[in-house]
Amino acid sequence: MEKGYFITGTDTNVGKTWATVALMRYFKQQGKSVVGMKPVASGCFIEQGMPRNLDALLIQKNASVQVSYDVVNPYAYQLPVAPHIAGMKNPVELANVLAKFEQLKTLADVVLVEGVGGWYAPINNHQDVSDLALALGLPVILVVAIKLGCINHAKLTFQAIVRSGLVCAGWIAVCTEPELLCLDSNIQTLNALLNTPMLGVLPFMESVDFDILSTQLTLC
Ligand SMILES: Nc1ncnc2c1ncn2[C@@H]1O[C@H](COP(=O)(O)OP(=O)(O)OP(=O)(O)O)[C@@H](O)[C@H]1O
Ligand SMILES: C[C@H](N)[C@H](N)CCCCCC(=O)O
Ligand SMILES: [Mg+2]
Repeated sequence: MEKGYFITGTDTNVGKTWATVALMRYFKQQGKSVVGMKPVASGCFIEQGMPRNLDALLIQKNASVQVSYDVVNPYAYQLPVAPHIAGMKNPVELANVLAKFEQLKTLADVVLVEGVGGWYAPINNHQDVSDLALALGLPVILVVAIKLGCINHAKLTFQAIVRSGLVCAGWIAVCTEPELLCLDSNIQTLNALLNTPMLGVLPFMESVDFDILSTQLTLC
């Protein structure tokens, strides 16, 4: 692995997966091989008796090489609730996640890891997403869904990332709503408040095209 990033967001449902897949396409267009991971997922359907999560499947599908599902997503919980509740019977063990991550690192130039929920979402009864990111030791990309309330959430999350001792490599604006009053001013405000580069603005897409989204991203 040359590069790896941990993708977090201001909340659940803010565009982390879409941004992660757009980043995977971006790196592929740069001639890099990419794999991804969604170590902890809650909200799964059952396929041939096994729990499967849509984020993890999308990340698996967009990898440059074939990776088995349990490496991409070692913790797949059926209930769409906080992981420490959904995973009560099989709680997340970071050592297991790290072992899978080590496997992925040998497979590609770039490894992207999507978190679950926001920065302090619990992953088990004593650890949260920040502990997961810290254990992986990756620079963090912050995804912000541009909507009313996002300035507060983005500032809080950015401060928390920095306080965790990790580098924030940049932030991505995702337009998850078809129309937002004063979109540009919101983005300008976030840019002024977040002391990290903006990596791109992903436009609202009624029907997603990850290649189009990837053209909106720039990472040094
Ligand atoms: N660029 C976009 N244009 C339109 N809708 C979008 C865009 N990005 C995200 N969305 C909408 O927001 C939803 C949530 O996006 P996404 O699944 O990437 O969020 P998430 O932060 O990964 O959520 P989770 O916490 O469940 O992992 C998508 O299903 C889609 O409906
Ligand atoms: C079900 C959802 N889409 C995510 N997989 C889980 C989000 C957990 C959020 C926990 C919390 O912070 O309250
Ligand atoms: Mg997701």
